[in-house]
Order: sequence, then structure tokens, then C-alpha cells
Amino acid sequence: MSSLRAFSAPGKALLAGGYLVLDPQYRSYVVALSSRMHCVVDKQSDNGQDWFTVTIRSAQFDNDEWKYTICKHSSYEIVEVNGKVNPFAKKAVEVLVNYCQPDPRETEELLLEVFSDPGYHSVGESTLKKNGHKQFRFHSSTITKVPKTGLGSSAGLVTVLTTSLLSVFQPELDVTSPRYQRIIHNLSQIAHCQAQGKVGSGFDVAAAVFGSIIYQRFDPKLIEDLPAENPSLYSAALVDLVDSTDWNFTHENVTLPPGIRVIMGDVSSGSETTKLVAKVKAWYQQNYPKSLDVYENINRGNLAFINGIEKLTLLSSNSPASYQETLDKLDVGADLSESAEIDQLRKAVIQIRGNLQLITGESGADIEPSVQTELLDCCVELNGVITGVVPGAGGYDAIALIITEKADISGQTSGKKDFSAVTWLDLHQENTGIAEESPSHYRNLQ
Ligand SMILES: Nc1ncnc2c1ncn2[C@@H]1O[C@H](COP(=O)(O)OP(=O)(O)OP(=O)(O)O)[C@@H](O)[C@H]1O
Ligand SMILES: C[C@@](O)(CCOP(=O)(O)O)CC(=O)O
Repeated sequence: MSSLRAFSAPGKALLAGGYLVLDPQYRSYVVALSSRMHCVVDKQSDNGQDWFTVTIRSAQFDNDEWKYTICKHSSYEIVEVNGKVNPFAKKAVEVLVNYCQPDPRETEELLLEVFSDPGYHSVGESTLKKNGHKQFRFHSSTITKVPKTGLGSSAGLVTVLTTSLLSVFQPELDVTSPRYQRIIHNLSQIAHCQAQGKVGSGFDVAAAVFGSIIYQRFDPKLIEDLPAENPSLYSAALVDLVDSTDWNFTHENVTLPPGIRVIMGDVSSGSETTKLVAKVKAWYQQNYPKSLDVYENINRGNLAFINGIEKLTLLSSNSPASYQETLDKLDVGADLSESAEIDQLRKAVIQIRGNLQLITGESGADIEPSVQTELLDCCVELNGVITGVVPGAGGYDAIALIITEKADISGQTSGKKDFSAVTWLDLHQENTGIAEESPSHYRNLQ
């Protein structure tokens, strides 16, 4: 017997709040993107044994596959049968199984097929396969060898695997229900945090579940305090943390003002967030309290950025004509120093970038390396561009520009030396977080 369901979750760009968001006191602004991670889950027949298997297949990456056997003695044991490593996949399975506590003798074999939209990875030599509904790029290398663009593939992966597995053990699951969103969020955060070595703020997982948000993190101790080394207590503590604990974090839905969109430019490199975070943390400790001043300066810039976006949205509804005039001026590259909102946004980003450049120089963490500074400085001169940042941890991940709907960035940059390193990704901001999909939309990709 076969029973299919499918889910997808968006990628993200952290437009304001990088590094500071690791501390619960600071607010950040995250946009969810149209590039999404997908999973189709299929239940196959029960094998009649006292264990069951969860197979996670990622055909786009040289037919990658991870096959976990799950058995239960005093606690759950999860083993990858071929010794293949994918910490995010394994933790998603481990956390979910400990939460749902299935009886392995009564659980069917599960197959989870993962698909990731083209934006997550550099195009390279990949082949595009499509059907009438979806299109995905197929690469000839394993997932860890394909350069990523930094859209949060691991957070999307954990979120769709968690949702898909939860739908097997709780078939009534409805991803539009706030209760289920909270459960999916909490489970995915725990799995992602454990797999990532407890480094991240969780903004990427929160965006994968809730969509575009102003995010302030939960107290990291919530996850750190789980009795991971004590299997007999782990499942109960996990259930309590997921179902009955107030995580006390902010995920306030936001949307960009009308007529404004985000575009991202891949520089075919990618960055290792964990290494950057380690360097910035070391710099922060060594330079305290001057580092606190730098953070406070960045935070003022972040808050001015968030407020500037809100003001533009207000202007669009209170004075549509003058708002349209502002967009029109942006499109022709006219002087906008008279526009208080655009001026505020641009100054906020200059303040943020200046301080991130300072940390880059002092910490050795390539947050805004000089090639990215040069690229961004060229980008902000283009018609239709409001401003641009290295999102998130920065480095060589894709850059993000905030532009007008009409701006023709490809046209203005094509064939120009200053932009030769950048490939504009085919994506846009989209507010939707976790969503249910139709399993048939993933069949017959050619
Ligand atoms: N399509 C996929 N199939 C299987 N595993 C995936 C897939 N996409 C991502 N992963 C897992 O996530 C890992 C990449 O996670 P990582 O946190 O380094 O990157 P990211 O989340 O895309 O980027 P960033 O953290 O910069 O936003 C991969 O090595 C793999 O373990
Ligand atoms: C540096 C940090 O604040 C942002 C990381 O962003 P990204 O995953 O590289 O897009 C870390 C985090 O918040 O998880």
C-alpha cells in the first residue's frame, strides 16, 4: 500500500541582523524566498521486523541516498546502513522518532524524496529537468561537493523532512494550523541546532516554517539543556520542550512594500557560517566593550532599516501617488535624497555595512570581503536599486539587492566587467512558509 504526501518550505535571506541575531536581545529582518525545498513521503509495506527504515533520497545530487534503520531497545537507535553521513537528515529523523515514539514493529518502511529548487546551488554543469509543475537541476556530484548559494538548504531540508515524517505519525497534520506550525518549528529547530553544532540563531528554520518575518531568537539554553546524553530521559524532555514550553521568541510576519522586490546574485563560492561565527565571537570577546559599541551601532542601523521598510509600506498606502513617484525616480536613477524613506534605508545600510567591514578587518572573518564591497558598490549605482547587502553571515554567499519591480538588473549588468562574477538567481521574495504540495507534481521530471 502506498500513501503519499508532499511538503515544501522556503529558503531565506537575512537582510538585517547577521551575527547580532545570535543574541535574543536583537531583532532581525528575514525574507522568505520563492526557492523552496520539497519532500514527498511515501509509506511502503511493513517489513514485519522489530525495526523499520527511513530512506531519504536526493536524486538531484548524483542519486544521493541515506538509509536509516530504526530500532528500539531502552531508547531509539538510528543507524545509516551504508555509513553515509548527512547530519541534518539524521537529526531530523532522530528528533522526530523520539518525539512521536513509534513502535518499530508496527511502522511501515518510509521513503522520503527530497527536491531542491534551482536557487539553492550554483548552476555549474547541472541539467534542468521539468514537468508541467516543477523544475529542478540535477548535478553530477554529491550534495557536499556542489557549491551552495546560502539560501538555507539545511534549514529547508530539516523542516520538510520533519513535516513529512510528522505527517506519517500524525496524519491529521495541517500545516496551515498555528498549533502544527509551532510543533514543526520546535522540532525542526532542535534537529537543525543539534546537527549544526548549536551555532545558529534559528532564523533560517523560523523563516522556513513561518515565511518572511521579523525574528528574535529563543533562549539557546532551551535546546542545550535537553538531556541528550541520557536516553531514558531524552524523549520525555523533548516532548515537554516541543509541546509544553514557551519558547518566547518573535516571528512577526512581514512583507516588502508593494512594487519592491529582492534579487540575489550568486558569486559561485559559498561560505561556512560556523567558521565565520566562531571568528566573530572570538573578536567580540577580545575587543569587549568596544565590540559592544560596534554591535550597538549595527543594531541602530538594523532598526532603522526595519523602520525604513515599514515607512515605505505606510507611504504606499497613505500617499500612493508620491510613493509611485519615488519608485519611478528609482527606476531612472534620479536623485532621491529628498525621499526621507529611501534616504533612511540607504543610510541604515551604510551604517550596517561600515561596521561589518570594520569587524571583517579586525576579526579575520570575511563578512564583507573587498570583492563583495566592490560588487555591492557597483550594484547600488544601477537604476532601480534601493540598496544592497551581504545577507546573513555574509562572505561569498549570494548578495541581496532590494530593487523596484521594474528594475532590469540583468539587462544593465550583462557583459559588464564589474559584474562578470555574478549570476542573478531566478527567485523573488515570497511570504509563504511551510506548505503542503501535490505529490503528483514531482513525477515524470524530464
Ligand atoms: N537537497 C538536499 N539533499 C540532501 N541534503 C541536503 C540538501 N540540501 C542541503 N542538504 C544538507 O545541508 C547541508 C548544507 O547545509 P549548510 O548549513 O552548510 O548550508 P545552507 O543551509 O544551504 O547555507 P547557509 O547556512 O549559508 O544558509 C548539506 O551538506 C547537506 O547535509
Ligand atoms: C551569522 C548568523 O547570524 C547568520 C548566518 O546567516 P547565513 O546562514 O549564512 O545566511 C548566524 C545565525 O544567525 O544563525
